[in-house]
Amino acid sequence: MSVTVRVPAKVNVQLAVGAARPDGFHDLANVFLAVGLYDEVTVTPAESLRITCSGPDAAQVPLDASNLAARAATALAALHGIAPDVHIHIDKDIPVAGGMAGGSADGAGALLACDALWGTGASRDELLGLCAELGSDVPFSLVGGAALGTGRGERLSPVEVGGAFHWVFAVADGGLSTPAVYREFDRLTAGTRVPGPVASDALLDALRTGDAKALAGALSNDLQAPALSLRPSLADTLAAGTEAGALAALVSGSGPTTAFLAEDAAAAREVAAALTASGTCRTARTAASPAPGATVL
Ligand SMILES: C[C@@](CO)(OP(=O)(O)O)[C@H](O)COP(=O)(O)OP(=O)(O)OC[C@H]1O[C@@H](n2ccc(N)nc2=O)[C@H](O)[C@@H]1O
Ligand SMILES: Nc1ncnc2c1ncn2[C@@H]1O[C@H](COP(=O)(O)OP(=O)(O)O)[C@@H](O)[C@H]1O
Repeated sequence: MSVTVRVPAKVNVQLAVGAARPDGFHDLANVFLAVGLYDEVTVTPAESLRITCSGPDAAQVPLDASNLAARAATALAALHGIAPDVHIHIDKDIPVAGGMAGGSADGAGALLACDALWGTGASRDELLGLCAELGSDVPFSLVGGAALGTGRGERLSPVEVGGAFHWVFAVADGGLSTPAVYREFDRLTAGTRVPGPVASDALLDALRTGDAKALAGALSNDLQAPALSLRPSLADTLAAGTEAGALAALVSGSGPTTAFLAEDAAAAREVAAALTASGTCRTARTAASPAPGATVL
C-alpha cells in the first residue's frame, strides 16, 4: 500500500523583510501564492527510512536525513512513538534551491502522506505545528491557495483571490542559498533603519479582484536586490521577460528563479518562448495560480 500527495510550488507576490531578529530570522509580511508546478511525494512501508528522487533536478536533492521529507516523516513518527520505516519517493518538478519552496513542498507532502499511511490522524493544527518546526515556508505548502505569512512566515492568515493569474518562471542554472540571500539583505541594509514589514493593501485588493494589471503594479520583493547582488545576471533575465511583454517581472522569493506575470495563458506561453530563446535562463515554465495545497491523490 502506498500514499501519494501532490504539493505545489509558490511565488511570493509580496515579500517585505524586516530587520534581523535576535534569533537570526527576519520578521516578514510574506504574501504567498501557490502556483501549478508540483512535486509528488509517495510513501510506502519499508524496512527502514529511505529516500529516492526522480526528475530533471533530482541529482541536486539530498537523499540523507537532511531531506525535508525525511525530517517530516521522522518528526511525525516521533510524535506518535512509532518508527519512521518508510520509503519516500519524490517525483520532483519544482526547481531545486530556486526560491519556489520545493523542499518545503516535500516536507509538507511527506507529513500528509505519512499521516494517511500510518493512520496517525493528526489534526490540521498538529500538522501545521510540525510544518512550522520544519521550516518557515512549510505551513504554506500544506495550505496552498494564497496566504499572508507573518512572524518568520509561518503564521498564516488566509488571503482571498478573485481569479486566475498566469505566470512564467525562468529557471536559472544553479541555486541560491536562502540564508546567504538573507545575509546579503542584512549587508545591504546595514546602517539603515529597516521598517517593520506590512502587507500592501493595493496588493491584497488586486488579488481579491483578480486584476492582473493591478497585481503587476503591486508586486514587490525585498530579497530581489540581495539576490541580484549575488547573481547580477538575473537582471538580463528580468529584462528579457519584460521586453517579451510580461506585465511585471520579479525574483521569486530568494531566487534565482524569476517570475513573470502575464495577461492570460496565451501571453504566458509567448513570454516563456521568448525567455527560452533569449538564452538568459536554463528553461522557462508556465503555471497558473492559485493552486491547491498538499492533496492526497
Ligand atoms: C525566502 C523565502 C520566502 O518565502 O523562501 P524561498 O524563496 O527561499 O523559498 C522564505 O522566507 C524562506 O523560508 P524557508 O526556506 O522555509 O526558511 P527556513 O528553513 O525557515 O530558514 C532558513 C534560513 O533562512 C533565513 N530566514 C528564513 C526565514 C525568515 N523569516 N528569516 C530568515 O532570516 C535564516 O537564515 C534561516 O536560517
Ligand atoms: N526535498 C527536498 N527538495 C529539495 N531540496 C531539499 C529537500 N530537502 C532539503 N533540501 C535542501 O534545501 C535547499 C533549498 O531547496 P529548495 O527548498 O528547493 O529551495 P528554496 O529554499 O530556494 O525554495 C536545497 O539546496 C537542498 O539542499
